Amino acid sequence: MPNQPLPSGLPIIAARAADSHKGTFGRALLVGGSVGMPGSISLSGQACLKGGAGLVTLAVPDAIINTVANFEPSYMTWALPTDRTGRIPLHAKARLNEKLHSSDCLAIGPGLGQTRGLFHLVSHLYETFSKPMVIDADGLNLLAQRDDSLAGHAGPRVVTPHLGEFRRLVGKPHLSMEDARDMAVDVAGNQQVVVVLKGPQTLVTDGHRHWHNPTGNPGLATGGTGDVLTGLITALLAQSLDVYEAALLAVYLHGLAADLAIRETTQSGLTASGLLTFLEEAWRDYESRRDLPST
Ligand SMILES: NC(=O)C1=CN([C@@H]2O[C@H](COP(=O)(O)OP(=O)(O)OC[C@H]3O[C@@H](n4cnc5c(N)ncnc54)[C@H](O)[C@@H]3O)[C@@H](O)[C@H]2O)[C@@H](O)CC1
Ligand SMILES: Nc1ncnc2c1ncn2[C@@H]1O[C@H](COP(=O)(O)OP(=O)(O)O)[C@@H](O)[C@H]1O
Ligand SMILES: [Mg+2]
Repeated sequence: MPNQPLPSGLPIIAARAADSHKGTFGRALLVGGSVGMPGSISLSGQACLKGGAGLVTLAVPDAIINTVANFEPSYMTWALPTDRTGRIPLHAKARLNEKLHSSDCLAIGPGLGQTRGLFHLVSHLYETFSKPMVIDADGLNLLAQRDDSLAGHAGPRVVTPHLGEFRRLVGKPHLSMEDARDMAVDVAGNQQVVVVLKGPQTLVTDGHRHWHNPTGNPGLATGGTGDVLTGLITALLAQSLDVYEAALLAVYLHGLAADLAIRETTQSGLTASGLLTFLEEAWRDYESRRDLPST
């Protein structure tokens, strides 16, 4: 990989200016987690930091906040109430709003769980938050329960379904990956969202453009690697890339980290937390190649 130009079409992030500070790289807010799933939102938060966001805050149910905080000292936490099922209740909206005002972008979904209250909360955020937003995992499963799953959003949106989640979003339980790829382009164009259809050669599309990702390997087929991707996309949104560019570069770096990881470990041995440690190598590879002429 080193000394080969980056693939054409890949967004270029300039080197950091000498006078830059954490505010330069944006404030990201990530909402998720529930009792039994504190790890997923932490993986997203750690990936968001390693993706270069300036300030990262995780809004999680107060029942798991100490666990989440203990995973990583570099992000902040924001306590939301916990309902009887261990999840975020609808009345967390007011507390969340306090934080939304000072956030440049939002991610919601990893480890969230699904309840009626969360359906209304996710729908509300999707329909009212005017800045860039990533919706993943249970956030997608909840949007899938709306009459028109992806309609009526208030700002730039990235949705990151795997095939199972995409089938739910479009209400077609038996859709093949091939047909899902065609449909993802249509859905993205019609609903004016960026769709990241995850799997081997993840598809990124805004309906007009599309990218088949060349990086990644089956070592990624392990719980939590999608949560890492969500954090990485959010980091690039915090750094002001547009939704298509952020999704594309994040998917590329995520797969590249996995490719670099399996040189030192194995596909079977790769874990989501192990993947995090290779994001730095992926950035190093990207930075060493970005000034070469593109193919
Ligand atoms: N450490 C953690 O706390 C983790 C929490 N997770 C959370 O667990 C919740 C459920 O996520 P899941 O993705 O497991 O839920 P899903 O209900 O979407 O996936 C469940 C099943 O769908 C099928 N499936 C998954 N990927 C597929 C694909 N690409 N093509 C076809 N079928 C596929 C598989 O049989 C899988 O077991 C989410 O909130 C998620 O964030 C997961 O991210 C795993 C790690
Ligand atoms: N066989 C594979 N080849 C390449 N990438 C894969 C493969 N299987 C899974 N992935 C990648 O791993 C990630 C899995 O995401 P997801 O299913 O949401 O996991 P989780 O919800 O457990 O975090 C996606 O980025 C997907 O593209
Ligand atoms: Mg997932």
